[in-house]
Amino acid sequence: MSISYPAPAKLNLMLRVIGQRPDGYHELQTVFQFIDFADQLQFSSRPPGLFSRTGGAEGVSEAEDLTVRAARLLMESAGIREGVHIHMHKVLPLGGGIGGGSSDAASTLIVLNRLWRTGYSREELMALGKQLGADVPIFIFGRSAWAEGIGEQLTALENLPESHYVLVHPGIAVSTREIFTAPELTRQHPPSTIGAFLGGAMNNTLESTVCARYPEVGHAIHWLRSQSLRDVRLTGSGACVFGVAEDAESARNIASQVPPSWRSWAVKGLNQHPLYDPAEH
Ligand SMILES: C[C@@](CO)(OP(=O)(O)O)[C@H](O)COP(=O)(O)OP(=O)(O)OC[C@H]1O[C@@H](n2ccc(N)nc2=O)[C@H](O)[C@@H]1O
Ligand SMILES: Nc1ncnc2c1ncn2[C@@H]1O[C@H](COP(=O)(O)OP(=O)(O)O)[C@@H](O)[C@H]1O
Repeated sequence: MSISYPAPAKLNLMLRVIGQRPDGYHELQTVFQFIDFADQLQFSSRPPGLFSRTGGAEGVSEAEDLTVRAARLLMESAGIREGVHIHMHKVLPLGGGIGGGSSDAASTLIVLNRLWRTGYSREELMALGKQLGADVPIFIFGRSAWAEGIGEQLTALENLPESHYVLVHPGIAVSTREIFTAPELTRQHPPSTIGAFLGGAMNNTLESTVCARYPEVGHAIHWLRSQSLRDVRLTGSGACVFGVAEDAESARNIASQVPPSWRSWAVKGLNQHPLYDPAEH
């Protein structure tokens, strides 16, 4: 039986679009926190150059799977001869704004860097991960963080409350690309600060565009607000929304009552990624 390694989801506790770069990518300010809701990955050795995957997400082929792409990228960039089979127990919904694909890629890089003794530092691994997606570096960084740039300039936030959340997936997938290319999206919000976030400025400026294009997301936000939850908002570019519950029991109760076409989970915030090792640099 090989070891299972977690690839946890993230929430964006706030998100603000403050500009757009010449290459089209948007400059953001966001706060990332991990949650105790995770895909599980197992790795077994294969002859050099052989990469395979079982158990992945529906509709994602082996070749395009971010785990397989991450493993290939690590092998090619390190100039080593390795192969690997990845078995994935996929539970995180696709296109949910909780970073499942990015987290799978990050856990693959972290674990194979150890198993293959590639010797990359955390920063080198983050730079490699960025080639696979804007959200990959935070999972390698491994701690709750304030993020700027396209989400890769990270400042650790040590003491965020590890709240109990109700997370709802309203049964539809939102394309990140579609939201960022929407003509009506406001792209020039004035920059905010860590202090303003800690003082309660927690909104997500993608929310109005997402709700206008995907009314079901707005319905989920209204439904969560009608329960005894605080700070209900969208994570990332959606489609998932979440709110803060009083305690674990209240989160479980509310999560068990969502309308049948939605999926829901009672989850808890984590300020440290389960694969984070402070001894690694
Ligand atoms: C919005 C965020 C916030 O955490 O999360 P998700 O909703 O995806 O989870 C991320 O920045 C998403 O990161 P990620 O999902 O890795 O995005 P990518 O694959 O790099 O980009 C998908 C597409 O979104 C657009 N994009 C993405 C990030 C960004 N800062 N500006 C952009 O304009 C680009 O059009 C790009 O082609
Ligand atoms: N292992 C993977 N898990 C999820 N999605 C993946 C994976 N590999 C590639 N993808 C692609 O990445 C897209 C974004 O996935 P995901 O990270 O789950 O969403 P989001 O960025 O909205 O949180 C998916 O729609 C899928 O096409």
